[in-house]
Amino acid sequence: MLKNKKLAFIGAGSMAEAMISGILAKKLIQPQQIFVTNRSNKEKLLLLQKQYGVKTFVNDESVLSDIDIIILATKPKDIAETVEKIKQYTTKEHLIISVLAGVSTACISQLLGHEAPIIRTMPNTSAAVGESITAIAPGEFATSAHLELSETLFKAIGEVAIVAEDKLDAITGLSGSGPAYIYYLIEAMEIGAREIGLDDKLAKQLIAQVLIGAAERIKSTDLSSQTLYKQVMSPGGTTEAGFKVLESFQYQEAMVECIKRAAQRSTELGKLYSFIK
Ligand SMILES: NC(=O)C1=CN([C@@H]2O[C@H](COP(=O)(O)OP(=O)(O)OC[C@H]3O[C@@H](n4cnc5c(N)ncnc54)[C@H](O)[C@@H]3O)[C@@H](O)[C@H]2O)C=CC1
Ligand SMILES: O=C(O)[C@@H]1CCC=N1
Repeated sequence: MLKNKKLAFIGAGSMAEAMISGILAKKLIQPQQIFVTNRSNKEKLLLLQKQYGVKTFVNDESVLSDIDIIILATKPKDIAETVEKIKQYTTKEHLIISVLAGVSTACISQLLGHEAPIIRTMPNTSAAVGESITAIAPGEFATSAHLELSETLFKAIGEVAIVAEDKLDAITGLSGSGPAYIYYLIEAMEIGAREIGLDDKLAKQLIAQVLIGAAERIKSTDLSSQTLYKQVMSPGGTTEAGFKVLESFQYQEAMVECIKRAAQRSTELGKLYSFIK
């Protein structure tokens, strides 16, 4: 499906790189089918060129006329400037995929000024190891064929869930930002491990396997997460003693509020950078 397609990434940040490395690792397409541009960090383009063999372009958006799929991967605040620069080189024949938090397909359509199909998505940086979960939602002008093409692309970097666009802010707060919550937890576990006398290398191995095991477990059982943590907890044992400390710091409440605030921020970003009043 993607064999003869050309892809262009507008914005070469962490998300674009995670996607490029994931897509190429799966050998879904060849490096020379991928074009990348960036506004401020030209060294990053050289790095991507060297590391992945992709093609790069700077201040020459005319390259896009020959591209099939354009992936918008700039920050939400840059959406208007980005679309302004590319719109004259795009037509209804292009498939536009956005990974931007908050920004709606209606907003991008309005900025483009034509009826190109747009798919709004929310992947995460685990794309770099083929383990993203990407939610994808079709905009007004996208057909089932566009959705299928996007699904194929994102399946190369992990799992895909097709959703209605109005779910994307919530998904952004949960699984778009989610890896960061887990890395923060990992950092805390590393600090704790150090303080109880474990060396960093061993601690990393132990923590990684705890996370992999727990993730595999929740995927393969119908038991609730509460049942699973209670299975670990012996009365009067170590886990219970540790949990009491977590509860005293309102660990669970903090995470619930974190997810709600992140989702709300996605909605706020959409409003801040939308030109549809
Ligand atoms: N980082 C993450 O974990 C995730 C990010 N996203 C979304 O992906 C998008 C990019 O995020 P990051 O990669 O973290 O940001 P980033 O800041 O690392 O990369 C964005 C890049 O876009 C470039 N840029 C800005 N305007 C441009 C223009 N007009 N033309 C070409 N390049 C331009 C900037 O120079 C920058 O290098 C954001 O909209 C974010 O909401 C989505 C899912 C996860
Ligand atoms: O922090 C952000 O705004 C982006 C969206 C999801 C993950 N990173």
